[in-house]
Amino acid sequence: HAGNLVLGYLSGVPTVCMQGRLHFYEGHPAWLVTMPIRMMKLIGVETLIVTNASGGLNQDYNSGDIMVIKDHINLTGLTGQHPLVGPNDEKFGPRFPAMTTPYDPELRRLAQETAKELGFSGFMREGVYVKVSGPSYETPSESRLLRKIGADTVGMSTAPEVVVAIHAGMKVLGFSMVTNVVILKQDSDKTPPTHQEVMDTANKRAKDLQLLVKTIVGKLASTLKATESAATPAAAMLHKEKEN
Ligand SMILES: O=P(O)(O)O[C@H]1O[C@H](CO)[C@@H](O)[C@H]1O
Ligand code: HPA
Repeated sequence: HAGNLVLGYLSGVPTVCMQGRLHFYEGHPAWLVTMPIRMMKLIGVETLIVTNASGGLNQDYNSGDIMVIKDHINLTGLTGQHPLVGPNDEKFGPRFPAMTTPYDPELRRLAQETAKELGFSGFMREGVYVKVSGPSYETPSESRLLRKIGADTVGMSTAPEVVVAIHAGMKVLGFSMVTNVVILKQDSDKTPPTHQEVMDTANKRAKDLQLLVKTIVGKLASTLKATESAATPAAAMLHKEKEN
């Protein structure tokens, strides 16, 4: 994980990009792992596009597939390592935020439409991500458990950041790249996962995911511009009324 914070423009939109993230398994508490999200909120970020590498629990998935996250299971949050534990800062959001629709349906639709236009349909999926603590990869029995509770991919990040973003009123789009297909059978002769495999697969597919994100941000930029020009006359009118 490079650990860089890059500020610039992506498809003409002011963008903050984290090259790498903090993880609980590195020894950081959940509130610190998600602190960059609040920093982004404070400097005006409205939409969070989050990506991760994951294991494919859904055995129809292939290494290199990109899953649009439609929901998550914040397993570590459910069991006590929740990023919003502690005094609630009302500046960001309410004490008990709803998590009914964490991944924006309109952004998900835009992502699938854009992927289709780019010819990516063959490796696009949509499913549920489960967040575990790590750093060990799962045993086959643990993996079967995660599959049974409804997850399609498993990883050690993302859900805490998304919870904090939703709490702060941000819109979220998430992509989970399947870097290894998870072994569900005991005593399998399949090769166990390694972080090298995870990075190699992620690097092979990185250009496609970058193009997808860049194109989506470009489309969002034109929507924003359309809204701005539509909003300007209304704002000007209001101003005039006040003058009169
Ligand atoms: O979720 P990201 O950080 O993308 O990476 C995934 O890959 C690493 C394990 O190989 C873990 O960090 C896991 O969470
Ligand atoms: N399990 C958990 N996290 C992961 C995996 C996995 O198989 N692959 C990439 N991140």
